[in-house]
Amino acid sequence: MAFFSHQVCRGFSSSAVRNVVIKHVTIIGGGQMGAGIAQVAASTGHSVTLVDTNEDILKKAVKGIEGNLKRVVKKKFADKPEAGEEFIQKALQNVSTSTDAGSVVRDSDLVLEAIVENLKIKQDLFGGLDKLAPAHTIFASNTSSLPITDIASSTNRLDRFGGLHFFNPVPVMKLVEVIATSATSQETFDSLLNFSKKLGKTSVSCKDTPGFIVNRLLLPYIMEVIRMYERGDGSKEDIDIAMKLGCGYPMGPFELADYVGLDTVKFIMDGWSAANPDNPVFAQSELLTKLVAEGKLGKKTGEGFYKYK
Ligand SMILES: C[C@H](O)CC(=O)SCCNC(=O)CCNC(=O)[C@H](O)C(C)(C)COP(=O)(O)OP(=O)(O)OC[C@H]1O[C@@H](n2cnc3c(N)ncnc32)[C@H](O)[C@@H]1OP(=O)(O)O
Ligand SMILES: NC(=O)c1ccc[n+]([C@@H]2O[C@H](COP(=O)([O-])OP(=O)(O)OC[C@H]3O[C@@H](n4cnc5c(N)ncnc54)[C@H](O)[C@@H]3O)[C@@H](O)[C@H]2O)c1
Repeated sequence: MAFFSHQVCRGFSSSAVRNVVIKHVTIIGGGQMGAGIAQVAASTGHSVTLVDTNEDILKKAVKGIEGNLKRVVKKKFADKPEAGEEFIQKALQNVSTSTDAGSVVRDSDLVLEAIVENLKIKQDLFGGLDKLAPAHTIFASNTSSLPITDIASSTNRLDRFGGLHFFNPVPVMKLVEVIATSATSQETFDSLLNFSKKLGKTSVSCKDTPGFIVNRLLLPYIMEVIRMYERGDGSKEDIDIAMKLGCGYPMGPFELADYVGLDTVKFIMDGWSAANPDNPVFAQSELLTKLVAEGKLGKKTGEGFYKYK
């Protein structure tokens, strides 16, 4: 249960809202990230509603969650298949789906957005939901690169708005970046930290700076690698092998870019290069632009730098 019941909370001013214990979560966007976050939240006892634009995407997301739960169980319950099956069923029972975010946020302690990396679309979403969600509900974005302050500006709950940046694949990656803007209340920040902890993640606290910690370092690396390949300084296969064996990274940079999604990589870099046109670190890549224009978005579409079919 939330710290305050929804009915009580609705009539309260924001200043009366204290630490919200997050139990009911609405996750908007059932793609790679939203489905992964839903899986982890549901397996740690939260009730989750996953929202996307159509039923087919939601069906695919739930099927993916079921498949990935089986991978978790194989390891976690290796000698106890019955307990493993129970774990899967319990987690799945905690997940429901909807194509109507407006109707489901009324029961949410947290609305976490993982939709396309586009400021206007995220602002429109949160601006609309702000009028429908109870006063105590915390809003958070999983954005990779957009200022949380700008996304939150479409709402009237600046004190109850923060960033929760997960990493792909969510069930495996142990980190969550928790982002507070200058307006995020301490209570909201603490609730987001506690939620991350309940999911079994390690959190780091981030300022609302572009790319927070990880992506501000990771994206320039990926872009420099693409430029290196464009210059003909190495094949993508050799560059990937070099970074895996030379640095001990689990994936080479081209494999990783395909895994993240080339559209997401491009959305991030488009925003940063527009804001910093003179900074060569954020310069555009012709090859990346071409692949995205061709719909070669990486693993999720079957082809990016590499082919996956
Ligand atoms: C851009 C954004 O804003 C920020 C980002 O997210 S940046 C991206 C960050 N992510 C990374 O850097 C990922 C780097 N890659 C990796 O860590 C690894 O390659 C990987 C975990 C993805 C896959 O590992 P790999 O050993 O190649 O494959 P695989 O054997 O299939 O998986 C390893 C384990 O993870 C499990 N696993 C992988 N994906 C999973 C999923 N989606 N759900 C549950 N379990 C999963 C597997 O079952 C396996 O478990 P086991 O060790 O018990 O057998
Ligand atoms: N891919 C990554 O490695 C990664 C890691 C961390 C954060 N992120 C961020 O997470 C967000 C989602 O990334 P992803 O990789 O899951 O993308 P994705 O393309 O796999 O999924 C996005 C989903 O959002 C849905 N969607 C779009 N607009 C919507 C709307 N208005 N209402 C409901 N659903 C909507 C789409 O139908 C799609 O299913 C982005 O902001 C991205 O920057 C991505």
